[in-house]
Amino acid sequence: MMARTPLIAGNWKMNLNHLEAIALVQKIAFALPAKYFDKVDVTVIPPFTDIRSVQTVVDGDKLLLTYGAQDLSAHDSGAFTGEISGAFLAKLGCTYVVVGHSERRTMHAETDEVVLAKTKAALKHGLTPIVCIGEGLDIREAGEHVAYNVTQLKGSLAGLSAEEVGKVVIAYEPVWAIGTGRVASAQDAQEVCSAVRGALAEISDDATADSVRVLYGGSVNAKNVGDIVGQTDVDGALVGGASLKSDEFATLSAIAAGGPLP
Ligand SMILES: O=C(CO)COP(=O)(O)O
Repeated sequence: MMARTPLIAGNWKMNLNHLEAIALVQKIAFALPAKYFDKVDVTVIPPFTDIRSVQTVVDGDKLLLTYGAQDLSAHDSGAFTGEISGAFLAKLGCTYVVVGHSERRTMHAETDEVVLAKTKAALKHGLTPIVCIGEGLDIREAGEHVAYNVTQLKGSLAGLSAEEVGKVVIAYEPVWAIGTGRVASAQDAQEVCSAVRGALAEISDDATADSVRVLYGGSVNAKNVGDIVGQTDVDGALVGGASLKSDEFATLSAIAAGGPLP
């Protein structure tokens, strides 16, 4: 099996203005010295309006953490009021862009087709899409979560070449575990992440599937991250609430790196 560097991504959602963003990035960087970055990739995903400020701190202080955006347009430019092009994000030095987060699938009616178009736009502009999938509680209780996630994955990546599949990150985020404090068990995360890897092999090939990072997200914190990233097919976490606290985010990144604690 290929050694996959774990990725800890902090999705700030609609929290923190650009001044607060600068302060948080500086605190995370202070708590997480360079030695950790051989063993874990750490990224922050602030609101669009913070990205230029985050870029300035990361570049100015030569920080090893990266940053990204929470969404992008499927289009490159034009009459799309309120949308943000992947070209703009690339120009700002973004590494990642979250695509198809359940909050966008639910509140903005993003279908797998829309998520696929955004994934393609991200790849076109040299950004790494973090493609989110995840089932609601009704699907989980009906025992249909594995099939549901595989279908969502295949729909969100339909028609991509193996080379393109090799450039994405997948985040499995069960909707019932987001912001609820109700974390999926490490075994629950492994069950779906392993099915995701199997589905990736079907749509590309074994070597590609083996190289893609599959993250878990949903109420991840410093206490539960060790168990979760200890699973064979879980390669990191997409962290919401706990990513807004510098000490906790640094600690959980250090745990994903295999220690020591900062
Ligand atoms: O949605 C999430 C990250 O994208 C998870 O959020 P929480 O960690 O706050 O549950």
